Amino acid sequence: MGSSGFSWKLADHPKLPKGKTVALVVLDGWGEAKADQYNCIHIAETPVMDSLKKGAPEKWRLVRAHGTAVGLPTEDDMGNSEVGHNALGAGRIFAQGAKLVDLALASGKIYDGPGFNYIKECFASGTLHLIGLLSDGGVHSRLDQLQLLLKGAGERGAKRIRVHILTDGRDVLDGSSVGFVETLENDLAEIRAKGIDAQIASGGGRMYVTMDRYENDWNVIKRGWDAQVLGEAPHKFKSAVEAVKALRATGANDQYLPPFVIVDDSGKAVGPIVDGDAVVTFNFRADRMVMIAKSLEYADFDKFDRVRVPKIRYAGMLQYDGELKLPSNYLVSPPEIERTSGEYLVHNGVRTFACSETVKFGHVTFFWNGNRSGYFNPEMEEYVEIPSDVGITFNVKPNMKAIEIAEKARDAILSRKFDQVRVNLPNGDMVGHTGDIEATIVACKAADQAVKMILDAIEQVGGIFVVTADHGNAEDMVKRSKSGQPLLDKNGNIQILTSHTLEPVPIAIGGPGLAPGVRFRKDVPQGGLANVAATVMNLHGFEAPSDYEQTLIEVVD
Ligand SMILES: O=C(O)[C@H](O)COP(=O)(O)O
Ligand SMILES: [Mn+2]
Ligand SMILES: [Mn+2]
Repeated sequence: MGSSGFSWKLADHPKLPKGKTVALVVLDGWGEAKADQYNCIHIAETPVMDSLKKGAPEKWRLVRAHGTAVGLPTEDDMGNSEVGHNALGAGRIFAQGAKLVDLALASGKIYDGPGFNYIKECFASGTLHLIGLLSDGGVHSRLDQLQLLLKGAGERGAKRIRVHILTDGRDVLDGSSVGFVETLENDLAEIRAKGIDAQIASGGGRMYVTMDRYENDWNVIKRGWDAQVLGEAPHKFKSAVEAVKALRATGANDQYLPPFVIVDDSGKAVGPIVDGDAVVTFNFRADRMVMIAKSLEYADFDKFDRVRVPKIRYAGMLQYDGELKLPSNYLVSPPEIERTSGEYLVHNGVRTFACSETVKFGHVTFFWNGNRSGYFNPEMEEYVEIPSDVGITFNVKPNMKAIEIAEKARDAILSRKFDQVRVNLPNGDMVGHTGDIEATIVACKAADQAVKMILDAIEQVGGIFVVTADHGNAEDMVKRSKSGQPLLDKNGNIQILTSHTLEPVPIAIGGPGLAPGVRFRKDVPQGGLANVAATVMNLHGFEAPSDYEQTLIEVVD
């Protein structure tokens, strides 16, 4: 025990043994919803997940994965991978970025902090650039926060503002980009009426421009850099509304709009980033901002040719990576997610293996560990990343790398070198986001097959499994009325839901190593993802720290 009285040592669980291999499977985007034709999990052949459900209520139950259960501002906020994996790994509910930014804007404290003061230095002679996702999805950013920030910056001396938009269609309906751009244009017109030179300068679809993650494809960041910093893009328009409408008319959807720049009457880009400017990336969520943050902040950078590296003052809405301290300047302090279950378990001798493919690799490592990259103890941990397919939308290959992930997990389990083998299976989520129902059904089947491989390996070593999910997605692919009826668009077609949902997610426990008498308690009906960490610690033979959310299991004699 240190001088502060803190100790990493976990108490022994009074009834549960140590030394069992525990497989922890997170099905990304796998919620529980009404069984109809838009529920791809229901339609797909998923015999393994179906059989686990038969273990209810003792070995299968639902947990909350959205809203306040995962630290989001309201119960209308759907879950997402960041908050879901943070809760799963940390065992407690932290007020998340969305909420912290809301509070900082409402109190005005955002303008008193070191981050805002740092960028403010540029307001007298430079331009303030705001780069981020333009929607009200609430997963990575929110339009109302951008609106408040624009107003606040204008009131505090910003004279020239350029907004570099990324269209969404993934956390919100495809096609909604036009309305968001129109709203922003109206706001900017009001700001201009106050004598501030404010305009949209560039744009592009989030999946094609800027918002890549986990270094899957640096070309995505480069496209953004060229448009935002260099003022160069294959498409040039006089207005952003015109740009989005014209590019959509070519068949591109909101997620994949090609990059464009806004030009003046002489054809010159209206807002490249130059020496003396300030830049803010206004997304609060971390994963898809780390790469652009590196490109804007690092002097030593070899991921693509930046051509021109302006001397700017750059701040993130939040600090996106606590370990890398990236970016160095930020407007709002991120939640301090410390003492995660991963760190505790490593300190208590639990050897851990974690694996996913690139697009979700950081979910079971970085997010799981409280937005911290790297190992706690490389002697005790091994993290394996399987390269994702690059340059395709995942409906083209809906099996993704599920089987490869399961093979790695199987080998790790059978090697008996690890006590915890943790994976994320991305299919339901990544294919669900494409809005392609047929492909999502295939994706769900693939994920189920991967679960089977992992459960079979657990069977062989006498281990324990925990199968759960981080939030819903594939279980509902249609936008619905309040009464649950599918909504039609003006042409009479159903409105495809590409986003996550508000649904709860399943959690199942089992395996030959599960001590007799272990079952889900009945007195945690509101249990959520944050209750899973204590549960897993118990299955490793430990009591959870007293400030963790309570365990979901009990042992009856
Ligand atoms: O970033 C994304 O892909 C979506 O906005 C949210 O999906 P995720 O939370 O499952 O990553
Ligand atoms: Mn997810
Ligand atoms: Mn998702």
